[in-house]
Amino acid sequence: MPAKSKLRLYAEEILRCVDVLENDCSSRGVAVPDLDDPSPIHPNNDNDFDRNAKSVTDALNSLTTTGMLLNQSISNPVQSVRIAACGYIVSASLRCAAELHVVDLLRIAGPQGLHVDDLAVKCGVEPGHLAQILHLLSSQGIFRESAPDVFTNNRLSVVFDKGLTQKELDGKPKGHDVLYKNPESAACALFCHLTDEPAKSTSYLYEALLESKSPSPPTAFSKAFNTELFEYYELPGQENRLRRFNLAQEGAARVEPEDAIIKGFDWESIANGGHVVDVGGGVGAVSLRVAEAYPEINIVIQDRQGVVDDALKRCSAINPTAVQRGKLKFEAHDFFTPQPIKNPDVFVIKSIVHDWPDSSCLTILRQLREAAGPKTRLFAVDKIIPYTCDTESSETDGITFLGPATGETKSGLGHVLSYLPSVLMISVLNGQERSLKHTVSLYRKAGWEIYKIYQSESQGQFASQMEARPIGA
Ligand SMILES: C[S@@+](CC[C@H](N)C(=O)[O-])C[C@H]1O[C@@H](n2cnc3c(N)ncnc32)[C@H](O)[C@@H]1O
Repeated sequence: MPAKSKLRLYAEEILRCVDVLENDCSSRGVAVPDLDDPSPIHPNNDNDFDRNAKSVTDALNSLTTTGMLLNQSISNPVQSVRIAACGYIVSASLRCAAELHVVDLLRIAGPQGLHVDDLAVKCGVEPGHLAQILHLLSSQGIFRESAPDVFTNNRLSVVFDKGLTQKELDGKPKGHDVLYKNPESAACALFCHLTDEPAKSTSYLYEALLESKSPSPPTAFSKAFNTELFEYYELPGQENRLRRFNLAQEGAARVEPEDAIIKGFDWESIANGGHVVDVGGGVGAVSLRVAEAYPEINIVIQDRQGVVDDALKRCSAINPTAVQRGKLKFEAHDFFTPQPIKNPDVFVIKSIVHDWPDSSCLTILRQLREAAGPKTRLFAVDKIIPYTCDTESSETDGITFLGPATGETKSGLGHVLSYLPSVLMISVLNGQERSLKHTVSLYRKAGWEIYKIYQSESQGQFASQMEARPIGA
């Protein structure tokens, strides 16, 4: 019998995974998710796969890899690369749809959707152009063209919903307080951010890369904006962008498994009045979750002045009790300078190390090491990115792995979300996501030994929760 072609093997694997997913849904009495369905994913998970079940995540991960392999194997190579080369056009189109509140307008219009001529009047733009933008997005499964030039929301487009009412839309909202007042709009803040400043920066990635070996390499961001990212947000007129960036961090946290922050660290051990410093804590993506689960823990969020002002507002709205009781405090602090809080139980750094080049990370981590007591632990949350080939891990000596993907070292092939943020970080700040080996060695150089890692999954799409202790304490 002739050997099976790779194409057939891919197709068989796809069918095997589909069996797993259908069985998951039928065993829970849930309909198999449908791309045309515009309902957001329900909190009780009754219109989605059970993404907490290992068999389901394994099937989803394999489908992602195999689907990519099948698609790329059958495509005309020139067309395939051409599509990749034009990714920025999809990004720019998404920004148009998001900024023009197309999703909100389609939700208000109801299931029959809207003809693009009517939509364009509401958006105040040229209908022919808007039609082409929505055709492109619909061709990628974002929006559905239910009849020629009539568009409706679908499972993907609703993640851009800001939850605005017709009255709010009539007021042509521009301010952050109206645009992102609904908690669910954090995801939209993330997408509007990604398609704006980072998109403009990455256009200059090549030019910046050419200078990447110079003593002080420029960022692609600085080539696009003539200043650096965090300085830009403090310029007059950029208040809404700063607040959107802050909220985008919450949007990014929401993409991750809901309970990862809580399960990823033994908060119970400091539940009775322990002290936590959330360094570069933004508007509270970690702290708010910890404060909610463990109300007696004392938390200080440190960040730049403009950000802690925003954090105070947001945290006071979400958990006023914690703020009033002084359990959640806010402090302006530059993490490149000596840490004023000595010997806390825990320093938290989420999505900080990935922002910076190694030399800057060493400064940040050493400042924390200097301030640490012998029992202080560092809770570091960042992606650990895999290779795109299979690996035998020899990088894990002395590290205990916990969580659903314990100890897995799977290839990230097809899992583009593992790698996009890394190139994004290079573009905006000369940072990057790091492999396990790189991460362990970086922390070690700064005096921290990583000894525990909680992994929600192994393809690097989600952040890992790492625990480190001071070396030589
Ligand atoms: C990627 S965000 C992460 C925020 C937060 N940890 C989270 O995960 O939501 C990086 C944070 O670092 C803060 N930051 C940047 N430079 C800083 C500095 N020199 N000192 C303190 N915080 C800084 C930014 O304002 C921002 O809130």
